[in-house]
Amino acid sequence: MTVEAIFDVVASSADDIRGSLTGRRTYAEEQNPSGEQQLAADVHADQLLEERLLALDSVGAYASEERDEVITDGDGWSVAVDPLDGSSNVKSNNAMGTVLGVYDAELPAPGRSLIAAAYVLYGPLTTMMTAHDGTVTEYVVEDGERQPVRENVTLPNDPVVYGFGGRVPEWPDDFSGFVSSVEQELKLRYGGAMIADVNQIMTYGGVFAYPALESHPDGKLRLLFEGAPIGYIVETAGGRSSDGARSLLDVTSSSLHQRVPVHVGNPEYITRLEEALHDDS
Ligand SMILES: O=P(O)(O)OC[C@H]1O[C@](O)(COP(=O)(O)O)[C@@H](O)[C@@H]1O
Ligand SMILES: [Mg+2]
Ligand SMILES: [Mg+2]
Repeated sequence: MTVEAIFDVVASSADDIRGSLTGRRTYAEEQNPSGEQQLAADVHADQLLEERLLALDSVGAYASEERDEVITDGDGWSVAVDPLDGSSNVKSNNAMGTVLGVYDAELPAPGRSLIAAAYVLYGPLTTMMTAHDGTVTEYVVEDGERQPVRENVTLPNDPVVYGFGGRVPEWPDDFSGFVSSVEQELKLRYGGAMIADVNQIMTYGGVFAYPALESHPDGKLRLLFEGAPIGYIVETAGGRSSDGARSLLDVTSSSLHQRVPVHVGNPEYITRLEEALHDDS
């Protein structure tokens, strides 16, 4: 029973997911449980990963952003997947990802029960970042195989970039104040796919956020499929994650599709962010 077998399945599915995008850039009939319209590409990637991950003895449950309920199949870890992250980018042919968390618990579960997490980035190259046993590794994925290109990945000490989601007028004032200071120091990089935007931080250092919005106090991203796995990866790489007050791994998980404000990056930026959000003076 190894986590590496799960990573292998995801790597070997990456080419299939990427290859299936042609012809699947249209909307499907259904909405996902978060009320967003699904693309045919979302539905296809979800079905493919469900079949292949549940076929592993080590995986006893599969949950995804694209389906209402957890699918169970015997004993084993629970894998929570965002099959295509940033899928609105498929229409404009920009970067997207796949992200997953491996929980040693029944879902919904807190991020502290994660034993591993990973993402695939469909960019000019297909790359994969895995976090497990206190180590983050970056791979290039070709022909279904992953070859390591960076071992023991840590966030660079000299941060360079930032990317923040949501409409600017919707940002709460205290978050806008934080942004004003960040803008003086870092360069903007925002592409509308969390995985691609976080990978900028993993490569150059800095801070990514999809914050609480005036109209959506819990933000947009989902805790089990996006927030906790990405928090686990960034924290394993020496960074910090926060919902504004605590690590994303410490957020209470009460429902499968719950949303959470997401802030990840170099520790000094997340500390500054938390101070800005809790400064009542
Ligand atoms: O279009 P917006 O509001 O900037 O939202 C972008 C965010 O939404 C997402 O696309 C949500 O993920 P899905 O595409 O998996 O629903 C994130 O990847 C991204 O950070
Ligand atoms: Mg997503
Ligand atoms: Mg998605």
